[in-house]
Amino acid sequence: MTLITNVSLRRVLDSRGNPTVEADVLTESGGFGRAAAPSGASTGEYEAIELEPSEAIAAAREHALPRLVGEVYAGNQREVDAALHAADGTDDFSAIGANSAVAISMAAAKAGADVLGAPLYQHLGGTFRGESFPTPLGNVVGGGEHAKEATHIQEFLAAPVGAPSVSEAVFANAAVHARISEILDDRGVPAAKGDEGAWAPPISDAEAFEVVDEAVADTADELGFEIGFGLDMAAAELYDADEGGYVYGDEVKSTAEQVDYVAEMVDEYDLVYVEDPLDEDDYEGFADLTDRVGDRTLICGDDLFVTNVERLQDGIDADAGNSILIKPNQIGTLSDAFDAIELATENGYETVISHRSGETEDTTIAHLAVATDAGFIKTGTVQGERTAKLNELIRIADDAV
Ligand SMILES: C=C(OP(=O)(O)O)C(=O)O
Ligand SMILES: [Mg+2]
Repeated sequence: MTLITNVSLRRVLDSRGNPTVEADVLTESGGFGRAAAPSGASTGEYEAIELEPSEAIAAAREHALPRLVGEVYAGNQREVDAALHAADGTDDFSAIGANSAVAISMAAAKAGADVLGAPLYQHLGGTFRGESFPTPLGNVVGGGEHAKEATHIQEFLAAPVGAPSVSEAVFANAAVHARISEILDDRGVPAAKGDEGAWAPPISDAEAFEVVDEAVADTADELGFEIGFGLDMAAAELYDADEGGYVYGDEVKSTAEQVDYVAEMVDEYDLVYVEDPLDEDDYEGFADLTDRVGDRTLICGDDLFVTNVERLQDGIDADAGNSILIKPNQIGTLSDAFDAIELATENGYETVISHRSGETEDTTIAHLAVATDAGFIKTGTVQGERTAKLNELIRIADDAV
């Protein structure tokens, strides 16, 4: 039986050293699931609300636990997530906190899988899920909100699209990361690391394009399969309406200049992926850029869509972007994330399952990506809280074939 018999909530550390919410879910027959909420730094304006962890825990204990314990089956994810929504009563989880909600939602899924004796990806995706595995997008150079005094563009992402297996793709990204260190060394550039473990060198975006391009080409030559690269521009963080556009240090680009710039970079570097190239309110700019380069690259909405079906539907109606980033904590439950994935897939949008810049050892997103046949997963390259997911992907691939 998967009836939930206990939910414990506690504060644990995330990778930035901040507190976050961890949930344990127990079931009648001894099923157990544990999960923790991640946390963003370049958060979208339209995300579900993360409360201060102690407040989120207190609110969830008061409002959510009575609707879950002895009431709901952990194996019925829709029922668990409906109970969380009912307990919250708002449309953005501002009452119990999206951090409490997502931790409980994911922990319940794991408890449901535990009772079945099935791996989480199989519980979520079913026995007849597809055979494919996601390509990992590996953050190798970054700045923006994730590292001070580094690039304006938040993430330069290795994309081993030609890798014959998940394992080879994961190791390819690590090899690109290592090659970048050598190239920066040769150029005499010192580099610390940003929040996600990417190199955070004090170089211009133009130089970062050169460095990543060289590292990707060298690694592809060495490994013998195609490795491209992509970007998360996190442009909502660059956009300043008072300044009249996108602020790159002393330079400000208008929206039209930003679209031109991104389109030029797509062609110059054969970019396979560009996330958030424009502000989170600019559906029109996304549509314009998608019209120009969407036949040869993915234009992905993160802050634009925030894993929200209504915002995604607006994007579909406007032909804005051709892919969506899926972050369960942006919307609060796994059921809501599944709804966004389903709507995206029905409309030909590629799905990219993603970590946050503040993470824990939790591996749920690796299972979510496999369960839903996502084309990509973005979960860093090196550093423990990132390798937790990448190593889990390798284990899943090992187990599933
Ligand atoms: C992972 C990201 O960063 P954050 O978690 O800070 O939003 C992102 O913007 O895609
Ligand atoms: Mg992003």
